[in-house]
Parts: sequence; C-alpha cells; structure tokens
Amino acid sequence: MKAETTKAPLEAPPSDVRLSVRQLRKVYGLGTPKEFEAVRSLSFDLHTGEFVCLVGPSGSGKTTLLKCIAGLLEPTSGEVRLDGKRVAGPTKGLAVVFQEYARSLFPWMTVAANVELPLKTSGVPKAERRERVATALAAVSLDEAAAKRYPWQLSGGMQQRVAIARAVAARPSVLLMDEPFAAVDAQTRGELEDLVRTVWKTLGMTILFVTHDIDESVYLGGRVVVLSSSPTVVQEDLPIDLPIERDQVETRSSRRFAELRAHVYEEIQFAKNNKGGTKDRVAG
Ligand SMILES: Nc1ncnc2c1ncn2[C@@H]1O[C@H](COP(=O)(O)OP(=O)(O)OP(=O)(O)O)[C@@H](O)[C@H]1O
Repeated sequence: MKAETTKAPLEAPPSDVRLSVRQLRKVYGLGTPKEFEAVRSLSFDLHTGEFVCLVGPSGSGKTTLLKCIAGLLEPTSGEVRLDGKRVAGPTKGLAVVFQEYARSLFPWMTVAANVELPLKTSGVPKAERRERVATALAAVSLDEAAAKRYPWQLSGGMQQRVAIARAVAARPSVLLMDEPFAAVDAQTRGELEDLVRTVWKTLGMTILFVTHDIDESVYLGGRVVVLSSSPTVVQEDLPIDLPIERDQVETRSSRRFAELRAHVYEEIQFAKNNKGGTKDRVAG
C-alpha cells in the first residue's frame, strides 16, 4: 500500500525532543471495501529521559501506533521523527520489547549470546560487546550463572528480563515496550515494573510503554497519554505527579495514586462511550 504524501511540511520539533509523532494517521486497506481508519491524527512528543505510558481502550490502535513508530508499519500520512530524523523503516535507534518473550529469544543460544546477537550483527567490536552485555545483564539483575543458561531453562519473568537486557544493550535512543508484562503473573509483573523503572533511572533511558492496565500506566510513568477509541486521537496527556521513588505497596496505596487512577479510568470509560470523539475536558 502506498502512503499518502504529506501536503504541508510539518513543524520541526524542539531540540530536546527525542521522539516526535506528528499528525500520524493509519488507514488499513485504503481504497478497498475493507478500508478502516484505525488512527486518525496522533501527535505527541517524548523528551529525552522521559518515561511515558500510553493507554487506551481495547482496539484503540496502541499496537498500530507502536508499529508505525518502530518503522514496522508505514503510516498513511503524518510522520515520526527520532532525534530529528524521519523514521522510514526499522532503525537501530529504536528497540522494541514485545509481550511474547518466548518467541523473541532464540532457544538454542545462551542468555548472553541472545543479548549479544544484535550487537554482533551491527558490527560492535568484541570487547565492547562483552562490556555492554555485562552491563545490560547487571541492569536487569541477571547474574553470571543465568547468563550461561538457555531461555527455555528460565521462568517467563526471567525470559522477559533477557528481552529487556537485549533491548537496552543496543543503547537505543528510545525503548518501546508493547504490553511487555501482560503474560506474566501478578507478583512477577510487579517485580518487572520496578525493574524497568530501575533500568530507566540507572541507564537514563527514554521509554514509551504501551499498556491496557490503568494501574500500571499510573505507577510506571511520568506522563500518561490516553488514546480515544478508533479512529484514534490523543484524548488526554496527563502528568503523573507521584514521587520519583515508587513502591508497589506504598505508592499504590497513596491518595494521589488513587486520584490519578480514578481519573485515567474515567478517561478510558469516556473513550469507550464516545467512539471517534474528542473532548474539551482537561486533566484535573
Ligand atoms: N492488519 C489490519 N487490518 C485491518 N484492521 C486492522 C489491522 N490491524 C489492526 N486492525 C484494526 O485496527 C484497530 C486498532 O488495532 P490495534 O491492534 O492497533 O489496537 P490495540 O489498541 O493495540 O488493541 P488491543 O488493546 O486489543 O491490543 C482495531 O480495530 C483492529 O481491528
């Protein structure tokens, strides 16, 4: 399918913007009887060092948007810029962690070899590869013994740590995560949420995290971008003013967390009940 050409030049993003999504539109089956406008017009920015969560009702186009950002799917119009450069296909500057960790790791390779592989294929010298693999594994709390094991010898939660280590070892400008913890049990999920916040802080990453879980979106990020139902627009961009140090019990039982959670919940309900609509209300 051929993408529509953007008629007017889009405004250049400010310099501390790492990722810029501008008027992104995605129509599946354009010009066919099955034409479906999944994403109408999405614009938002991710600044250097931000941790932003994206939530929306089921079918609101979260995966479509993430694939367009990652260069895995061509937008119908609009554009994505990474460090000022237009994304026109898969790029080293963007690493993606998907939900299906089991399918994303090679079972015949050790954990260390899985993490090292993308570095090898992109020509990183051996000594630097070793150092980057060790740093990435340490960042996700996997020790030397775990590094020598095979993915199938590990629990689901540990496999997802390997996938995260592989993504961060590539030192991407932005780490994209598509519902990465949806397939693990609740306790492991909490541990992985804290782990990803630690990785974000210690390695100074910029993260865009897609989730359908309202609590997770509020707990993890510094901002929550709420999507409308399809055809999708940004319904609300909500700053999360919780303390930087978060704790699964303390933070989640705080009054502010409950307020923010209730607010995002109402937004999602509004999105479900107003398909394709935008609104005038602002974040409280
Ligand atoms: N290849 C495709 N062809 C046609 N329509 C599609 C295609 N992929 C997705 N869609 C439609 O686009 C809309 C957005 O889908 P998408 O999977 O991006 O949403 P989502 O928010 O990630 O959903 P969920 O929360 O259920 O995972 C849905 O209505 C879906 O049916």
